[in-house]
Amino acid sequence: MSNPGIIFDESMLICVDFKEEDIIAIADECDRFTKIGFLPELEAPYLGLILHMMDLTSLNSTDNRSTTEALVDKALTYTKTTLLTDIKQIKNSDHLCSIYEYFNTSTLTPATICVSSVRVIDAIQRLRFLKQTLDIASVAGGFPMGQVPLSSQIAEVEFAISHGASEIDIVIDRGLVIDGDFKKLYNNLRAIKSICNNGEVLLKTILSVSEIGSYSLVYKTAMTAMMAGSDFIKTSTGKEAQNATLCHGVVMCEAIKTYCHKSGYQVGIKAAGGIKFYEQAISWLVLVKNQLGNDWLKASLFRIGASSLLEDVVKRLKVVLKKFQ
Ligand SMILES: O=C[C@H](O)COP(=O)(O)O
Repeated sequence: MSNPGIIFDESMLICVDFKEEDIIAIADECDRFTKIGFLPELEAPYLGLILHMMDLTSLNSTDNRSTTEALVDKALTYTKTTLLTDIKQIKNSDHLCSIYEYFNTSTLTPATICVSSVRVIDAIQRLRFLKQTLDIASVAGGFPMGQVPLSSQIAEVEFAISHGASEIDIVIDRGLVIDGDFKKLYNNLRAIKSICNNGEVLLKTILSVSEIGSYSLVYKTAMTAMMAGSDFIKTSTGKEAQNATLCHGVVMCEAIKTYCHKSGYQVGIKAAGGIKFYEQAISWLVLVKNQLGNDWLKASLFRIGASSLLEDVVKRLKVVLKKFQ
């Protein structure tokens, strides 16, 4: 269900004084779990979930029609062609059932492909040509800096939706956060939410956490984005000098929990930027599971945005699935 947002309430920005050592302890615990390793019965579905929750991304200045077509083709076929043989070789029928639950043909594609607004049409045309469907997410709002007028942000979001994007990953003007102008940030995001087809188009707001600075500013930005109606809060553009850490994730989860408690709406979390290895993805999954609960372990509430993670997850899955053969 889409988050409709609530009226701006400054008191919702008040947050606890986040203690670095507490946050690090929570994040370290997630990493520790991942390092210890999981039984294959658990690791296989976790990796399957990661595939299913992935926004397979290409956001390069050199992207063009053919690279976008290749991205669509990869999303539709890479996992299937690489893994189906391994799945079919599983001998134990109990395992086969549980594995198929996670690896049926519909979950062998990522949640979306994520591209720039001008590339959405290329992806849609390729899907039409192939007679296939796949959700398309578009970054927008002057990605990655967000230093454009609101009218330009709105025009770009309308452009992406009119070409077929069903999800918008919007960047924010980080200057507003640094200036403490959360009301203006709220109004800007509210204006963008209002053109998301009554919640039919998912709004994912990119916080760029490493540029914002303190944990309390991350919390306030997350809360503002959710009050304005964001369906997801997303860590990073992938273009910042530093990517998001699990510690930033802890603070975002805190904000999501509080918003859910006060408003009754569940908002999703998207980790993105520099996630290239399956261990990193599993650590984020464990964080979300521990902090928000199993409810969040689905594509409607958890995403990992990554340009170079798919191969590593599939490679690891081939190793894990062998244990069932
Ligand atoms: O939204 C997704 C990010 O831009 C992906 O970043 P990445 O290229 O570091 O995986």
